[in-house]
Amino acid sequence: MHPIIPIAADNLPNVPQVQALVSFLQHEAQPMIVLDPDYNILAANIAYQRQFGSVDKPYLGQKCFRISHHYEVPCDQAGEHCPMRQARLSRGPDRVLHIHHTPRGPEHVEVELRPILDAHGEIAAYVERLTLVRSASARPSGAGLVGRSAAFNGALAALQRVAPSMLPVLLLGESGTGKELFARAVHEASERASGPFVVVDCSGLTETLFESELFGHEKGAFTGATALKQGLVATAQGGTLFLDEIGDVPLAMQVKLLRLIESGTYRRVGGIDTQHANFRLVAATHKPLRQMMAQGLFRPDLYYRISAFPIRLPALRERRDDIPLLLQSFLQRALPGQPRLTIEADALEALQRHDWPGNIRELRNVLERARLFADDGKIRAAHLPHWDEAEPAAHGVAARADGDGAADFARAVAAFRGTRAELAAHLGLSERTLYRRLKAQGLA
Ligand SMILES: Nc1ncnc2c1ncn2[C@@H]1O[C@H](COP(=O)(O)OP(=O)(O)OP(=O)(O)O)[C@@H](O)[C@H]1O
Repeated sequence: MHPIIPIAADNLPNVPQVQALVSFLQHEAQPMIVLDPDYNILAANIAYQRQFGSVDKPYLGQKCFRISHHYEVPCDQAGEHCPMRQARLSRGPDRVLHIHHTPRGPEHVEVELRPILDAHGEIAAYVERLTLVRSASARPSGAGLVGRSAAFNGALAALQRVAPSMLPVLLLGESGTGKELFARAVHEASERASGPFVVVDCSGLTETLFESELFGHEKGAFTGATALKQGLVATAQGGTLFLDEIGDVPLAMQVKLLRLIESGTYRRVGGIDTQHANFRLVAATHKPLRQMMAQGLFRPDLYYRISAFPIRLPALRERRDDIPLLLQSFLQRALPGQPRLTIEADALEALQRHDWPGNIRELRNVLERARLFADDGKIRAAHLPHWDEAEPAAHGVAARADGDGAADFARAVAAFRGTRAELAAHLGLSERTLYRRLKAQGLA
């Protein structure tokens, strides 16, 4: 049993609306606090005390930015979005995803702030509602999405916004950035979470195979169709259908996909009855769909249908601050009986410097490989691949001097943190050649 602590600080403003509000919020199921316009926490309800309050750290009368972020200044002065500032300007609600310090450690929290006006229309106080975000972890975690960098949080905030709706979601990102994991998180944060989550890998399927996989077939529809078969659309009934690599769907099948999405109906191969579909669509691709559209390789009508809510997943090199957290998470996932590994400083430095063209999948694989070499349980730089030799081929940076090669080169230069000599080694170029290429591209 939690003791019922008096809800309000002694200095509650003498505004009737605020007094009434505080007693109203006391038994709300969601954690809520009342703040004065100067960031002071005036009151907290029971749900807040349970989820965020710690016995040894008083929060009433304290500044919200100090309690939630351990900052000495308001969030907007610490490089973050401050919902109070926004709500003050718009005089309306503002919602933002933040990482808060909680008794359990850092956690993703959705913060919604509403201004309370007094009889003269002045802002007397703010009510802040906090919702723990369960789709991702800001601490090392044995499963699911992990991340806390600004780039990751941007994608997570978009996921949180769209998940409860029925809107189709389009996940855009390089291979290995976590598209499937994000798709699953959209499903799990939606009202369909108790329904099925069905993955359709659209790559490498011929047109006929794709159609029968998706829509199913009647008995005798073609040679070998010895029984009626339900398709994946039927399997996804009441849940989420995830079309992975949608950029690989053959043109002729794109029409059928469009019809399915627009009308919510389809026919089994060889069938005449109209079937009714009931799924939420999430699609993903690493391909440039707009460019493919311009080249006539992807139907614009299908593109506009699926791209209502695009979410761009950052490449790992755009969220390097997450590398230690991801490493800790993957190390936690050791099989029972396997020794716990640690990472030495030289290895961590090399891992943070690498460009990760294969993103998080590559990181996992590198770690699995290092595990085999780390006889004493310590991963060192020597246990990592020799990237300086292998990378130019993987990136095609050194090999190609123009076209995409130039873009790759510029990107590699922009993303690299280190000296010129290290950059040359990283790209597999001599320092002289590197300098010539930088100059040729106006980057020197
Ligand atoms: N944010 C994350 N936190 C923890 N693990 C992650 C995260 N993102 C991706 N992973 C892991 O990285 C690997 C690749 O992720 P996933 O298969 O979802 O990527 P993808 O973008 O769908 O790749 P592809 O385009 O090649 O299908 C998986 O093992 C997944 O568990």
